[in-house]
Amino acid sequence: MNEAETHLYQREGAYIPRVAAVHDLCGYGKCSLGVAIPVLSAAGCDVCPVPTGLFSSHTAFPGWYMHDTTEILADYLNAWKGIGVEIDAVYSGFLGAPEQVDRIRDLYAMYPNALRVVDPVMADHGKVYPTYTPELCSAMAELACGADILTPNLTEAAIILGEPIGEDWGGTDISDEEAHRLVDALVAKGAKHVVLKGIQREGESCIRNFVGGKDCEAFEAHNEYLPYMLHGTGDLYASCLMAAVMAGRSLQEAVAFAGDFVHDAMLVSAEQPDFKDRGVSFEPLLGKVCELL
Ligand SMILES: Nc1ncnc2c1ncn2[C@@H]1O[C@H](COP(=O)(O)OP(=O)(O)O)[C@@H](O)[C@H]1O
Ligand SMILES: Cc1ncc(COP(=O)(O)O)c(C=O)c1O
Repeated sequence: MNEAETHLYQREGAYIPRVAAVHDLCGYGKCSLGVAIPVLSAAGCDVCPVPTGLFSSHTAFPGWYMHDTTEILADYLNAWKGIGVEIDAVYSGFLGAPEQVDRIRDLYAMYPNALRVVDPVMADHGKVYPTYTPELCSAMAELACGADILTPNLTEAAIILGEPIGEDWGGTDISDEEAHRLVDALVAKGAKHVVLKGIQREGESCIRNFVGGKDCEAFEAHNEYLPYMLHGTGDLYASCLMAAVMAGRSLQEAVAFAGDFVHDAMLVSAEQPDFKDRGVSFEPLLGKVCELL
């Protein structure tokens, strides 16, 4: 083991860790729980879903239907308390309402030793997602500051830090110094480790992910940039990162694994019909996740 690498979860023998996955469920368009459940299961985790909403499809399709589950979540989690469910990690992503952040805090209180992984899904390329109100963005920003591992893209990092987005957003072409500044600023706000996603420099044909944080050697991994975008790749990235961490890999290894896996899944996706709409396809690659163990 490289001393400079950061391990946040020690996998013990045959033990199957249990992960509470707090994400939405999408009927069509692979993303969120549809990604987290298979990926983490392939990494030998027992995934316990906490659905934040039920969607007919991801929100890039016109005419999606959403059922907000906020009302049921307190009873849902209380019932877990009643039967003594044990949880080793809380992994949250897409949320439906600011009150859902309170339910995630309830989970933190119920499982104070669980690893806290926050994918602060809110926005991309300078734009906030259509279901995210300003109240939900500020609640998500607060949650982000309590994460053991925080995985923002650059727009989400700006929102959490209260820096401008929209017309004034700086884009994905950021220097190493700027990546360090953003990570340091997020750590100063309370996040322990930060994986900054999707750095793309002008004139380069690669996409970079950068990790840094508390007692963590800064590390950057890069992959070939593919000239299309798919929905669900952010969820797939965070789920693969989490899968590798829960398999006992270092954060640095996890950052590299997740970038490689998403790249390969994007190639698999491009061979499918309607590939730009269907969400990311990765099913034939799940064996690579099993190999983490
Ligand atoms: N076009 C692409 N080519 C190669 N890798 C990509 C591409 N788009 C996304 N990825 C990989 O997936 C990660 C997550 O990206 P993205 O889906 O844009 O996240 P988010 O939805 O959170 O903004 C990136 O940091 C990168 O590793
Ligand atoms: C309902 C829903 N969940 C999750 C996501 C997150 O997708 P991504 O992984 O591309 O950030 C989206 C984005 O379209 C969505 O519409």
